[in-house]
Amino acid sequence: MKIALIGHGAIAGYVAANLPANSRLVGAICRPGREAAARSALSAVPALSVADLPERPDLLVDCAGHAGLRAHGPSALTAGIEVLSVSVGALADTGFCAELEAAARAGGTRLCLASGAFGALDALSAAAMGQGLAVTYTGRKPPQGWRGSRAEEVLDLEALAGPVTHFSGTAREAAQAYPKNANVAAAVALAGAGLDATRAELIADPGVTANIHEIAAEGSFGRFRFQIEGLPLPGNPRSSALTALSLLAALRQRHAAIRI
Ligand SMILES: NC(=O)C1=CN([C@@H]2O[C@H](COP(=O)(O)OP(=O)(O)OC[C@H]3O[C@@H](n4cnc5c(N)ncnc54)[C@H](O)[C@@H]3O)[C@@H](O)[C@H]2O)C=CC1
Ligand SMILES: O=C([O-])CC(=O)C(=O)O
Repeated sequence: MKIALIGHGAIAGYVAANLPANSRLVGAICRPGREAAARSALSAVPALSVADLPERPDLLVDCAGHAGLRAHGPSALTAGIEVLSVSVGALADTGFCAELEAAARAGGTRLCLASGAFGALDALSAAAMGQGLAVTYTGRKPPQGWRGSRAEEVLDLEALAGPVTHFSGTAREAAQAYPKNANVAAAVALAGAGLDATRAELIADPGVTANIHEIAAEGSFGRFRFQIEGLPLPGNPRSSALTALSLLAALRQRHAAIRI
């Protein structure tokens, strides 16, 4: 399987270093001027677009975040190249979501969304087939996990004495306001009750060292709670290691004769 990546950061680095044996990296799409950085981070041929890749990939894996999916997702899909993405929150923009869907249909392929830093999405999808599903998502990270996010505009991350909720609203609002931190909120919402009906709370907590994601779901199926304490990737305290592992799991599943 020929794989190309978008991005050369913490998630891309982990994926590139741990590709399954049946896969080969054909290139990595980066921003203009970042070619040398991409080459040295991934030992991959850098490219500025899907068309610029040295070989046509079977799968384009977006590890770059919302901007990367925006820039390269539609062209890959239109060209019939399947895309696997961690940038789930980008679909909170209804216009962009429609563009991706139209591109996938035009190319006869699909966009797959990684389960990312969270899980239990299968149970949420099943629960959504019943009635009255209500879901609340809470994302809790140590202060350094919120650096570079809108949290910095409302609180002094260095001076927190205890946990502070810096966002409360819908999953759609969270995904759009926190593109680097609330992809899990979007994934939970897309799998379950929807982007506008899923409640999201984001908390900076100096008392934790892990990225803690939790949902409480209730409906005609019954109820469940699910929590993950995810350790961050060494290269980026914002991103949980499970995100990179979820991409590797999706690669393995892609050719499995029996899928779970
Ligand atoms: N679905 C999920 O559960 C999760 C999703 N994420 C998403 O993954 C993104 C990447 O995470 P990390 O690897 O930790 O971040 P990072 O900051 O280490 O790496 C991001 C990489 O993407 C590149 N990039 C940015 N814009 C680009 C563009 N337009 N074209 C090509 N490359 C571009 C950067 O140069 C950098 O190499 C996050 O910003 C977040 O949106 C992160 C964690 C969990
Ligand atoms: O990696 C994490 O823990 C979650 C995250 O950043 C996101 O949801 O975008």
